[in-house]
Amino acid sequence: MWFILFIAVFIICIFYRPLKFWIIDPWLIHRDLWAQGIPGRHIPLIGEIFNIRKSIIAGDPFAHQVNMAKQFGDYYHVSFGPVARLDTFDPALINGVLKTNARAYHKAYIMRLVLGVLLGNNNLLMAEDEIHAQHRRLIEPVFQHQNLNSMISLMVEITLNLTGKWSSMATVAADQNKSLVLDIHEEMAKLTLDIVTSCVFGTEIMSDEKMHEIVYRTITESLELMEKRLFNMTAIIPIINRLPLSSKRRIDKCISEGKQHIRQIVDNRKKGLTKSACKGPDLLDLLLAASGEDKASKFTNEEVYEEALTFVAAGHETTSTLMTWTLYNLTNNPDVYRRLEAEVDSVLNDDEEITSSTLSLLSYTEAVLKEALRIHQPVPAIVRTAVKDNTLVASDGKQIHIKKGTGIFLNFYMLHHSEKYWHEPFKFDPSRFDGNQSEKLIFPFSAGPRSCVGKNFAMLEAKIMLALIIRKFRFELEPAQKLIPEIVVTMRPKYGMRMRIYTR
Ligand code: HEM
Repeated sequence: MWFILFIAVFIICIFYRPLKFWIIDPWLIHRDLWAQGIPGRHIPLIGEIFNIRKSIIAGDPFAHQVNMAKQFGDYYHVSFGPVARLDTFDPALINGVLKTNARAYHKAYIMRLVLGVLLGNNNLLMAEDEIHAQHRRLIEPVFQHQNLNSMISLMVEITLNLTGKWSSMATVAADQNKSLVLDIHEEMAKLTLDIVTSCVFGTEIMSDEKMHEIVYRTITESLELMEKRLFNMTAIIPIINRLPLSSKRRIDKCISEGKQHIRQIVDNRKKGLTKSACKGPDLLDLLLAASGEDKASKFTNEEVYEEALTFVAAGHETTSTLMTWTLYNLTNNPDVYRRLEAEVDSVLNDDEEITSSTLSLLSYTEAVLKEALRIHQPVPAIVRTAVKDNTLVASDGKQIHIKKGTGIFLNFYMLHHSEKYWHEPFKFDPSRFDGNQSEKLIFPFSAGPRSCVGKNFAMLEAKIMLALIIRKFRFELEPAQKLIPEIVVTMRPKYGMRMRIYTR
């Protein structure tokens, strides 16, 4: 009798946690939402994974969500694998999660699995609750306009290096009766990585080729490998994600090598061996100024290092996808393109230094970027998990009680393309942003206490890059290429984007 009881308890102990994770918890969440009259469906264990995969294979990653919205409306419950969640593009619910009830939500566990490996868990992007609030208080002033304005000349210089290189390549191509064709996404990725690393780490990173190569490899290669592991599920399945598979070993090697070099950059700066390449302090100087021994109000050395790496990782791919899709939309909208060229030509002057006042005159350029952020937002959705029971109120007045453990998928893409909120949502029309468009309907940088801290940096950098590039070159999309959006944290063209580039 005792033996049987022991075996029964043993079996329950072994199977309880997986059973709870895969079956019981999702079922309880679905049941709860159903009972409140929320539409949706529950496919146990696999959830919508095969349906989402079908849309991805068909080259339209949003097709499944469009179908679900047609069937169920602006909010509904589904599962992603075993995880039960509420999917929504209702602006009131999005604002509820990001602003009103922000304290009741954490980032989804999956984000920790992907980005936490590279960045650690005590930086602004990954930390939660008090640690996050403390870091945010220290970092927000770093991105003030006054600090960013002293980075303008460096951003201009790096962009002009690239346009100079393209000019030479275009001349060589013209000599051979060819035109210059480049993968614009790859070019923008290199440019934004150069800008953000120089604004964070200063001159040292650009002048030391070995260091440059290693830091770049750490960020690009480890993120690529982690994305692959996410896609083939090896990063998600417990135990498997700890096995020393070759992808895991490569990531670990890449990260430890990169960390060593970045620590050295930080140490050299602290000893005064290197300096900012900007007119004023760079982001590393500003982080170090906010660091010291007083734990409550200052950063430790390790935190400075983690935050610096976070700025580079969070700031490069997002801004490069914005640039790529902006150029794509311009090539498809000749009227907008001509108006942008006219503005840039009238404002920029080769003999005058570009300052914040020059940039403030580029209002149509800014509207073009904002419209690109609406129609092809680099981060099309984010996922949160409720860490407390809480109540959200939808736009139709419905109160939804969210139980602790429920996932919430905030689908910005669907909101930005909803006919309910936007006139002709698929039309690229920057004039939408000529006036004061309500911020409540647009979330390219998220919102609330966890909104993008680098937003002003990104907009400044993008404005400079776009204006300087448009002033020198004209772009045409290469015909007959596969242009398929792929979403892995950011939304980028899966096979790159080839463009023909002509000197103006
Ligand atoms: C077009 C460019 C960019 C876009 C679209 C973008 C978008 C976003 C979004 C949607 C979030 C919220 C993520 C979440 O809550 O899960 C975020 C957070 C963040 N971004 Fe950006 N970002 C951009 C550029 C940058 C740049 C240039 C930097 C730094 C130099 C940066 C640093 C950060 C950081 C540190 C956070 C975490 C903030 C927090 O949790 O308090 N981003 N960004």
